[in-house]
Amino acid sequence: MTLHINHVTKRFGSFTAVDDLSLTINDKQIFGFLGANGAGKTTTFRMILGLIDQSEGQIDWNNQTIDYSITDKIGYLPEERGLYPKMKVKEQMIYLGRLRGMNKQAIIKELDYWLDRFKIPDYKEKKVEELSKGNQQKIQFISAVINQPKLLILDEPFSGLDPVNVELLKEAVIELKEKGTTIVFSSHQMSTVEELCESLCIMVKGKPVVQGSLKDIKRQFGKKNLLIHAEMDLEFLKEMSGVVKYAQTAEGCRLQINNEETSQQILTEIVQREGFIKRFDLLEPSLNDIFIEKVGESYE
Ligand SMILES: Nc1ncnc2c1ncn2[C@@H]1O[C@H](COP(=O)(O)OP(=O)(O)OP(=O)(O)O)[C@@H](O)[C@H]1O
Repeated sequence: MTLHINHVTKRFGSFTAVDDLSLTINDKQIFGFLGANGAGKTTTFRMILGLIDQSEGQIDWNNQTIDYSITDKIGYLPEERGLYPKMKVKEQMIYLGRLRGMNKQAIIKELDYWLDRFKIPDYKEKKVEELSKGNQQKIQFISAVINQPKLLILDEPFSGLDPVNVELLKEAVIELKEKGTTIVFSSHQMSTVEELCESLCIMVKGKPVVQGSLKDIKRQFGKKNLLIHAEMDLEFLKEMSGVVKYAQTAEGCRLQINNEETSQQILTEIVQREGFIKRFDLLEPSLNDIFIEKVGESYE
């Protein structure tokens, strides 16, 4: 059940929100959709779901266009959350589940399971407006997965959640993937994307500027990070060739370097200066580094 996005463009009048986007999202994986504000993520989700039409190109899932005939296999957490504040959680879920062709018994079974998982079993009979923002978000998430979707689209699912709830939601997403759901989600939290996604795409002004597996993206980026804690003044590293960025942090001196050879040169230099090294870690670039460089370029 692969999701194919093939040369898709979306124009609103003369403005191009998504510009010739092509992506293949494989079965049973978690795919991260990243980009600055206004990059075109939500617009792409709406096109995938058939909520708006693309101006050009084609989108299909399992070789068919997504339309009302397969809503029972799709889950969607929209960016603009939309629960009925006056309705009780249980009534709301029955209503939304019925719209997806589920029977009442199956809805309640799923609801009980998820309320337990999210540690809010007592909220079934509460009105949505009585819940905190984070708990409302959990209910909204449950409404997206109540029908055990095969394809789940989550628009910024972690925004506004505290760290404990972020963990609960992450575990839920991993569990759904393990049970066979393909998950596409957008987020501005790079560390979460890094933890969850096998593959991702970074959008800039409607165009994908980076895409592929996280491993390949990091390898292709080339630059590495170096964390050094040494009993000596390391300021001289700022001027060394191959050092792209230099910062003093609580952990030590954090550098971005061009390649691994630079780390050898730095090590030799410190030893020659008779510095006492407590820590010398060569690290993969973080997704945050990659995002800042790729998206930052577009602001220049
Ligand atoms: N219905 C619309 N009419 C006109 N312009 C629109 C419409 N929907 C979106 N846009 C524009 O398209 C661009 C992409 O918007 P979109 O919501 O897809 O971005 P996004 O990547 O989801 O951003 P964010 O991270 O802020 O949620 C924006 O410039 C937005 O103003």
